[in-house]
Amino acid sequence: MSDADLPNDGGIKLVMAIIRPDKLADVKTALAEVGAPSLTVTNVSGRGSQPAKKSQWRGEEYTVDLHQKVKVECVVADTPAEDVADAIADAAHTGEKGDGKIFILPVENAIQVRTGKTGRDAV
Ligand SMILES: Nc1ncnc2c1ncn2[C@@H]1O[C@H](COP(=O)(O)OP(=O)(O)OP(=O)(O)O)[C@@H](O)[C@H]1O
Repeated sequence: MSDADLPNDGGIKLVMAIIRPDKLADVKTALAEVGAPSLTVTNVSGRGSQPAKKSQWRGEEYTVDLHQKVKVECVVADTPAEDVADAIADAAHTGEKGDGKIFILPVENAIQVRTGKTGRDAV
């Protein structure tokens, strides 16, 4: 079988999604359903086109232009990265500004610490 016949053309991909924190549970469920249950989650703050929020503290107005988001990182080999991204996009969608973004990146290599396996077998 040539690499072109394998998922992700035989490569390893990182699907990195910035989503609303209250969508994390739905995204985790969707990832398990698509066959990519392994993930890393980080609390982050960021800025896209979602408007800044104006707040007040002791009578002074201030602007919060960084919004609380959750970063979900999923490295996949046997599951197509496009399927993973579609699953996240469906689960994280509200239609309002600030729903987030998904990036797909190539991964050079992977190493499973316990077994020493490398490459696709380590994912
Ligand atoms: N180009 C980018 N580079 C890095 N992070 C980004 C980028 N665009 C968006 N983000 C991250 O995604 C979060 C959500 O972005 P947001 O949904 O506002 O993006 P958008 O593309 O402007 O979409 P929308 O119009 O739905 O608001 C941001 O708070 C930021 O953390």
